[in-house]
Amino acid sequence: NEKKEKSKPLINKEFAAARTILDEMELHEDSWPFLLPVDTKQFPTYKKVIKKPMDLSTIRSKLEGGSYKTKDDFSVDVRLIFDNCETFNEDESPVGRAGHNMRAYFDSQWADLNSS
Ligand SMILES: Cn1cc(C(=O)NCCN2CCCC2)ccc1=O
Repeated sequence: NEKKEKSKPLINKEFAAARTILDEMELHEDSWPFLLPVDTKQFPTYKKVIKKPMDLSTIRSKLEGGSYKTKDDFSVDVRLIFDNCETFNEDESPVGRAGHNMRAYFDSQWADLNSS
């Protein structure tokens, strides 16, 4: 029987696409609340209220460390950042507004990637 050549998943292209979006988000002027884990010494209630903290540096480590099997797994963690932000912050606050802006930016980049 001829050996059935299993095609490699598009994981490399997906990885590159996710990395590019992450690069762009880190450079966005409204990314400052999301670059590092929320400081639970500065915000003592955060750990109690937010069950699954997430931030861009953690996503960077997971992406570079091969923790994401698909680009969609990556997007789940990105959206977690913004959902956590809405839970903990008023919409009309500096961090709350930054979260809405960054979510809109991500959604736009994500749509482009998924239409390409
Ligand atoms: C995501 N998130 C972030 C904050 C926050 O204040 N991050 C900025 C932390 N400083 C920025 C420069 C030095 C440290 C508060 C609540 C929240 O949900």
